[in-house]
Amino acid sequence: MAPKFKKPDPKPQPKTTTPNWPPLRPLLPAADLTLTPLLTDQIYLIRNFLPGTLCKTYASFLASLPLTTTPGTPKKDEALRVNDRFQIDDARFAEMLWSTTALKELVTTRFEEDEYGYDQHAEEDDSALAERARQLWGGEPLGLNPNIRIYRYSAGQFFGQHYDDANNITLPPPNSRSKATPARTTWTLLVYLTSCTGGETIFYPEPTRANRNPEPIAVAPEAGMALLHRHGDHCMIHEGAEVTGGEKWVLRSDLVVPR
Ligand SMILES: O=C(O)CCC(=O)C(=O)O
Ligand SMILES: [Fe+2]
Repeated sequence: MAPKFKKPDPKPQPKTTTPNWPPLRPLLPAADLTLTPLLTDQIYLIRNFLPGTLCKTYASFLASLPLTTTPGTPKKDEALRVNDRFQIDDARFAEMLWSTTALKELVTTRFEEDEYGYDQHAEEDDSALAERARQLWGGEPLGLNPNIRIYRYSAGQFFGQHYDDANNITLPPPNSRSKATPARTTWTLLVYLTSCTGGETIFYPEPTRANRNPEPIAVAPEAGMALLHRHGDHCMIHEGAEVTGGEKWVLRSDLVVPR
C-alpha cells in the first residue's frame, strides 16, 4: 500500500525579481496539437506543446535563475522531495503561457477530440460544450495560476509520493478598469522541458472492487510535452521518480476556475 503523504507547505520565499522570460516562439499551430487522454477525467497529455528549440532556450535560461535546493528532511506527514526549485508570482507570464500557446484553445474547445482530431460531439451547440468543459475542469477555465514553479532534478533527485492540493487564489485584474477575480485551482499543469533517464511522473490509481491491484501509470518526461492532472479532492497519489541520468526540467502551474 502506497504511503499517503501530503505535499510540503510552500515556504515563504524571499522577494525575487520577475524573470525576463524568453518569448514563447516558435510554437506549433494549435491545429497540429491534441489534448490526449491518458486516463479519462484524470490525466491528459499535449505532445510538442513547446517545440524542442524553445525547450532548449528555456532550459538554458532557467539555469541562470537563482534555484534553491529543497531540504531533504520533510516535516512529519510531508512528502520527501529533493530537487532544485524556483518559484515566482507572475500573472503576465501565466497569461502568456495560457493564451499565446495552444493551451487555452485545447482546454476550452478541443478537449474531446481523439488522437486523430475527431470530435464525436462536434455537431452539438456551444452551450453543451461549455457545460462539459465545466464538468471536466471543475468550472469554466479562466487561465493559469500566476504561481509559476520551476524544478530541476539532477541524477539522484526525486519528488516522493503525494497529493496536490487545490488552492484558493485571487487572479489580478487584467487592466486598471477591471477587478480581481476570486479563483481556485483544479488541475496541475506540468511542462517537461527535457527528456532524461528515470524521472517518470508515476500515478497510482486507487484499488477498486473490480481491480484490486491496478497498474501504476508512468509518464516518461519528453521535451516539450505538457501534462494536466486533476488535483484537490480527486487527485491521484503520484510521485516524480528518481532521475538516473541527465537533468529533468519541469515548469509547473495549475488550471484556474472561478470560485
Ligand atoms: O516532477 C514531477 O514529475 C512531479 C511534480 C509534482 O508532482 C508536483 O509538482 O506536484
Ligand atoms: Fe504533484
